[in-house]
Amino acid sequence: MAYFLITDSITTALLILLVVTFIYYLYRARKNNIFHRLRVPGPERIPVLGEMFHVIRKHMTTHDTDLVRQYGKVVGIYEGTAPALLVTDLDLVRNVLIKDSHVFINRRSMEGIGGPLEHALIALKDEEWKNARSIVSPTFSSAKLKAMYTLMNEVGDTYRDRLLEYADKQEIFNINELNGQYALDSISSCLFGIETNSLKNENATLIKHLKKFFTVDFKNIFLYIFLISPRLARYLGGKGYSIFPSDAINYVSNIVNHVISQRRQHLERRNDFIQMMIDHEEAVKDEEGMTEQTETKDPRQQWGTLKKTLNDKEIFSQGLLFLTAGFETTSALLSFFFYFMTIEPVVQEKVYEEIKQELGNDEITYEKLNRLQYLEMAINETLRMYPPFIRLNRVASYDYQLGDYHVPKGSSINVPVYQIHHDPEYWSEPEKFIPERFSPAEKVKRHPMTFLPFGDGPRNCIGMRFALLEAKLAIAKSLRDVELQKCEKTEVPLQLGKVNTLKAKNGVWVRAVRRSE
Ligand code: HEM
Repeated sequence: MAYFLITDSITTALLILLVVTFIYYLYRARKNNIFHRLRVPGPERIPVLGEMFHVIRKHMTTHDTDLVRQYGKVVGIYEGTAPALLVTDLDLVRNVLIKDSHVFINRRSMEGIGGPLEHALIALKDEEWKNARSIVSPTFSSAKLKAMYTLMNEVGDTYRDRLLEYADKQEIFNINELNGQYALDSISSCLFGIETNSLKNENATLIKHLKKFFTVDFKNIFLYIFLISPRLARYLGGKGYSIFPSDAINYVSNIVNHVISQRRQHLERRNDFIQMMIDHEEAVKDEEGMTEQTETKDPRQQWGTLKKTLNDKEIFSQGLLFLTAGFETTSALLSFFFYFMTIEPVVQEKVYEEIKQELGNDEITYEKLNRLQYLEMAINETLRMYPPFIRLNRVASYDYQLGDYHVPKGSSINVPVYQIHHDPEYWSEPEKFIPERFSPAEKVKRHPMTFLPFGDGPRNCIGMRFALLEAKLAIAKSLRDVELQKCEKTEVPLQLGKVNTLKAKNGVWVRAVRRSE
């Protein structure tokens, strides 16, 4: 009896201690709000979860709009345990992204992610990032995109054929699924050097493994660590832990390593990213050979300490990033675009008329696609309404004066793109789909920071031109042959999923009807 009384008292005491410690921790966390000291307005700090508490409760888009409405154009928030500023003053945004980009060269996202993305642009910092970006950037020049166009065109044909099949079967379908397959096939063929052919229902195992890289798995404990404590995520990343499952890493890296080895031995050639990196490496080696021979004539002609080529691991890392960064974004853009075409049939007709007028029934070439001005306006309006990335992020490498506020080194700055794109101060009737906002005459009237679907400055989206080409090709090929219509399952307005990349929660259901001619 005495024994039970003692253990009971110990348990009760421990419980009380636990509750008191927890309350003390809550109190400390609330008091320990860096923004009180910096005099930045913002909501009370929520311990551990920070603003994730509100993001889970309501959508991040609504949360950002509420924050700006309540606290103004510079707001202090906590992303988990890490303080960050939410900035919507357009001049300050321009300073962060462009004018003072040397201070904000790094991004918080993907820090400490480890695994196969360790060498990818998204995870690299400072000089390492600059170096890798300068090696990879030429892949997205007009000449290189043109070279990839044949590969992209083949995937575009399969996409159109799938739409025609649905039209002939008179079946309603979720176009989001088709767009995912199109983006996956196109990026893996042009940028990753492998053919997934998911539009043709091939390579199920490869696709299953690839999807593990870009599907948010809420059972993944590392995901929460990454969101709540970047410091811990960085530590675990350094210890070899990764957000990605090892079976997927092994399966996909074996395939890509095989492709790289084939190319190095000149057993195969294709106009894709891997080939470009290998051609570039061979050109650098030739050039270095020439430099060595002429070195005695002009000793100032040194290469410096910068790396000029990527090794196999780095090629794999960049290719995998292109896939993860480009898959959901491009497929979301296409799905949102077709959603608007079904609910705005007048706009769809205008897009169709332009395609007919500019392309007729001819082969759709790279040059002809670039002539479709109205289509470009409608794509931009889609990206304004639904920018796939809701926020941009930068980290200050030095102490910085942001307008009236002192920003300590290491602070995170977030730019809420969705909020800016829907701010009635910059866009009249922001909830209406009006492509004409993007006519050249209207565009020059606006502050350049009012439209940021691909970010801006030196760390903007490297795949922007690739993504736009991919989207225009799929749209021109399909809308020339089919009309997309609203069906009984089309959700109006669309419900948005609650993860970081904006997408339609329940898909975009449509009906395809063959155009008669
Ligand atoms: C509609 C499609 C796409 C959208 C809306 C989009 C948007 C973005 C945005 C907003 C960023 C951050 C920019 C910043 O912080 O200023 C970004 C970065 C990036 N995107 Fe895209 N993206 C798209 C497609 C692609 C594609 C197809 C690729 C493949 C090549 C790609 C590769 C990347 C990479 C590698 C980065 C990181 C760049 C760096 O850190 O240097 N994106 N993208």
